[in-house]
Amino acid sequence: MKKLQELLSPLDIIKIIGSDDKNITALTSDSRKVEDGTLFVAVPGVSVDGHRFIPMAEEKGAVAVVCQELPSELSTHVTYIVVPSSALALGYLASQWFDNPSRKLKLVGVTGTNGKTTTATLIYEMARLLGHKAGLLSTVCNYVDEKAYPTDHTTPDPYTLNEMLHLMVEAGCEYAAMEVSSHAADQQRIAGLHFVGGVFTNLTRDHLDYHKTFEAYLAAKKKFFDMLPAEAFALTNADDKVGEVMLQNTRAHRYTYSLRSDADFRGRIVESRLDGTLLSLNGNEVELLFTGKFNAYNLTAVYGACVLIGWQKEDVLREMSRLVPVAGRFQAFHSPKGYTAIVDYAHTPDAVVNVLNAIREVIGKDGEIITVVGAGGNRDKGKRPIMAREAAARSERLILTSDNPRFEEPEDILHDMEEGLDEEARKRTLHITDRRQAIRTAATLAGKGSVILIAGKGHEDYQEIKGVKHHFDDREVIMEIIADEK
Ligand SMILES: CC(=O)N[C@H]1[C@@H](OP(=O)(O)OP(=O)(O)OC[C@H]2O[C@@H](n3ccc(=O)[nH]c3=O)[C@H](O)[C@@H]2O)O[C@H](CO)[C@@H](O)[C@@H]1O[C@H](C)C(=O)N[C@@H](C)C(=O)N[C@H](CCC(=O)O)C(=O)O
Ligand SMILES: Nc1ncnc2c1ncn2[C@@H]1O[C@H](COP(=O)(O)OP(=O)(O)OP(=O)(O)O)[C@@H](O)[C@H]1O
Ligand SMILES: N[C@H](CCC[C@H](N)C(=O)O)C(=O)O
Ligand SMILES: [Mg+2]
Repeated sequence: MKKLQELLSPLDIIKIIGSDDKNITALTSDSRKVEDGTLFVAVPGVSVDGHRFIPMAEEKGAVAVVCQELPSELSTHVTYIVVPSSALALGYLASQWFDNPSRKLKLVGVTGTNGKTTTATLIYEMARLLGHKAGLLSTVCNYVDEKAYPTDHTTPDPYTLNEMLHLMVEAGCEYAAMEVSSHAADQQRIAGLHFVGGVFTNLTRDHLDYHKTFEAYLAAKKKFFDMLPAEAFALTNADDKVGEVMLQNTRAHRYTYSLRSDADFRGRIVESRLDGTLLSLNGNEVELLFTGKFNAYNLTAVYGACVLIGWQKEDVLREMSRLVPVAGRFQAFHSPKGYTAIVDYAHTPDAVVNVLNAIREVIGKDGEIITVVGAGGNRDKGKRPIMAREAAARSERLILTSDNPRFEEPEDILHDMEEGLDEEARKRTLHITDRRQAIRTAATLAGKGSVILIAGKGHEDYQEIKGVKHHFDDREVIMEIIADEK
């Protein structure tokens, strides 16, 4: 239970109607969860406007309502708090509700199109390797110290987010790493959080279904750096076109990392293999269990973030070799037939390019790459033909297949992808909607030394079809196929 007055203290308030001397027993922005004594926050959403549900919330026992516009009928039992932005207010309220857990942790946020999960997870892992208790909020899984909590968002809603941070504080965690998605920044899910640092990975095309333009997408990501406090660090990728723009207006201390030029944290690939990389970090050579230039970027960012957090350079460098890849990110499986299958979460054109370049660098121009890839339904359609074109340009053979079709017809998605292929590429392309069958076919075609890339679903253990998640796991499928070959 909390006093309404106390909850409202950090808010920018236009006006209050009614008493703020009340006890509040629950906080929610979902009218369906309202019970007696609740503070209901009416948030204009993407599909509906939460203001519509104010009457329902009142009927169910809400004693206070935070809104941008007053409802036409006011109840005398309810206190109305009018604010400029309910979404922003919800962030601050959720922080207050859980006693500002982000201020009791050293919280680092990671944003960018690709590499967020990898970077955030490795910062969390590094904290643990160095003997600290830590938490993680990521696309794959949330962790409070070593306890796993399932997640279905990259960045949860403000209530869940602060609840998780609160659990971390309760468990004695000192550090936390989290992904900041562009949706989350745009919808103010991170409002009110206190970060000790922010990391930018890169910006390429994704989520234009939601943000509409690349500029709006960039603005959403930049918002995160704009909110960092002056004592925080902001670490950006100097090699990315917009790396500098991200930090343009931040108050935080600015740092850079790069694989190409002089930077605060300078990475250089010394040797690249399918099972690892020898990376030089500010002149110190480190053996890594990660493959590809894109991972050299991630690990350079991780190194920078860890040093900026305040850990000793020598300790960080020593432990980097013990970091292991994140589930479904460049995960390799070796067949007795002599081919290697790589399951990777590449689901954007840029990620597809990077992963295929990483494989090509290692196996050389004469090696054979067979790529199995699809694209998600009800998501950015514009990326589909580009993903197919880039995959075809970097693979000897391409098998287009279904990803998570959601509410679209898989055939339509594959058709959109095929639009990106010219005649020559089409000749090397198969179209097998059934994902299991597509992977099987790739395994049949593969010979000694071939590499099969199974892209797009990584750690996902389901295929989402018309609102139902059916069990499906690329890693399980390839392991079964390989077991049959023995
Ligand atoms: C498009 C989008 O991002 N939607 C998110 C958004 O929901 P919304 O704005 O659509 O909510 P809404 O349904 O319009 O409802 C508006 C308000 O009315 C309330 N409501 C609604 C119905 C009702 O009966 N009563 C009621 O009070 C809702 O609780 C809400 O407060 O706010 C919700 C709460 O934070 C999110 O759960 C929801 O995520 C949806 C499920 C989603 O799929 N989001 C994806 C696209 C997403 O966020 N992805 C990113 C990562 C992407 C990536 O980089 O890979 C992520 O961070 O996970
Ligand atoms: N630094 C990087 N640059 C480009 N591509 C990358 C980078 N790191 C990872 N990738 C590719 O992107 C895929 C997703 O990586 P990761 O899960 O770390 O990113 P993410 O930003 O968390 O993605 P999401 O937004 O879906 O949560 C990987 O499987 C790999 O193919
Ligand atoms: N978090 C991302 C992941 C997409 C992964 C891909 N498998 C798909 O379903 O499109 C999204 O929701 O856009
Ligand atoms: Mg992620």
